Amino acid sequence: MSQTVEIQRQPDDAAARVKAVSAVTTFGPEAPLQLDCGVSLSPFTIAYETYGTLNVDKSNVVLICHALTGDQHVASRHPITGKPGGWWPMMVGPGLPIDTDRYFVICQNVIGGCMGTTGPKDIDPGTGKPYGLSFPVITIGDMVRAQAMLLDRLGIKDIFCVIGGSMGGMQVLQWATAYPERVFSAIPIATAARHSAQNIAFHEVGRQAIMADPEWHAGAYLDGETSPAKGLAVARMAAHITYLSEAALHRKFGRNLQNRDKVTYGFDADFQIESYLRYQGSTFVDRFDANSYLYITRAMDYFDLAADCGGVLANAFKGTKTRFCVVSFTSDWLFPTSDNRQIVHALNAAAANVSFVEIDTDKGHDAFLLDEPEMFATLKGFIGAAAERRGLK
Ligand SMILES: CC(=O)SCCNC(=O)CCNC(=O)[C@H](O)C(C)(C)COP(=O)(O)OP(=O)(O)OC[C@H]1O[C@@H](n2cnc3c(N)ncnc32)[C@H](O)[C@@H]1OP(=O)(O)O
Ligand SMILES: N[C@@H](CCO)C(=O)O
Repeated sequence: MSQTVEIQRQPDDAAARVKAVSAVTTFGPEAPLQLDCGVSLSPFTIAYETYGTLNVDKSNVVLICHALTGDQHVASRHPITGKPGGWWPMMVGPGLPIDTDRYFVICQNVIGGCMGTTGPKDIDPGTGKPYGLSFPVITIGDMVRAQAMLLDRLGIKDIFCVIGGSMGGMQVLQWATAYPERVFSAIPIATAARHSAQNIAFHEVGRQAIMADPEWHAGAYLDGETSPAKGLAVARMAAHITYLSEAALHRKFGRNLQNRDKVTYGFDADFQIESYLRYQGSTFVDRFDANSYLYITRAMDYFDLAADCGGVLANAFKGTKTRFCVVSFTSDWLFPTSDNRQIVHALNAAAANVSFVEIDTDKGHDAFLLDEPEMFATLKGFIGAAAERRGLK
């Protein structure tokens, strides 16, 4: 039996600029999720948050797609870390580029995730135990199909704007090509139409770190209440380096020592950068599930938008009426400008309506999460102009 439960209203949070409504929707046996791997997933649950007010004709929906380790708490206090304001506090709120006085914002935790949407840590109704590695392998297409089912459930046909960075950008591209008639405007940020060999390689390093942890137990760690925290932390440490840039590492840390005057001739965290990475790894394991990390990185690896279109990316966008704004960052070496430009070239070849901006910054890939005034100004302008075209008040 399918049902939707609004589970909480965001408590007063001085740092939150807008009230969030958190909800979970469960899809029963009558509405299975048909996965690309051939499995029908049922039942399954989607956890999501909304901000702002849906207008009468349901034409003001902004769908925000999160990145690899993000979640639905885009502009609200994180329930595990307690960090206020969400992961995109400068983007979402009253008067901000995604203006919650004007738009109805939806952000869903992806399928395979660990923040309320069904994923490998949840109970498999067939066995009564956590899925672990018996959870089916999921794709970006599956994530978007699940999101579309939620929008259908909410009676929302059209999306005014779909936006996201990194893996969120992959979902944006998937939305615009799988459901072109539903997407008025699309903003893929710091992303690619297919995952590069280098990026698959980094993901494989992370996965091997998790699997090498003796506490991983072939993915069944929840049965024994163990946790491959060390492996997951190493995976995050390696990945975190890729989210920054050499210039940013140099600017923030250089070769500075951590709370000491000289090196110790040992393997303690002598350097600030070591201490910083250890901190990033150890805090990450508190908020993320190791098996979810395996599944979601795999989904990114499999992403190749042109593959089903004879290898020609432009074919994926044939006939599109969606307005695109593609954003990249000069110092992003994970999803470099060249990857983003390929999307723009394909859109041009399909005679699509597309704008492109490369933001000059030394902050690397995760610049999209940080204070980048040029990005905010560009997106405020683009989204505002699209809203006028759409006739939104
Ligand atoms: C789109 C999505 O879905 S987002 C998903 C979830 N969010 C993320 O993945 C964000 C992950 N990335 C980060 O947090 C990053 O740090 C970045 C790349 C965004 C950079 O953010 P910045 O604001 O520049 O923060 P910075 O990288 O300096 O890290 C600050 C933290 O490191 C800690 N830190 C800084 N130096 C050191 C050090 N020498 N030793 C130990 N810890 C240190 C700070 O105390 C601070 O801790 P806090 O986060 O608990 O306050
Ligand atoms: N740092 C972000 C973006 C990575 O692509 C995350 O962990 O989701």
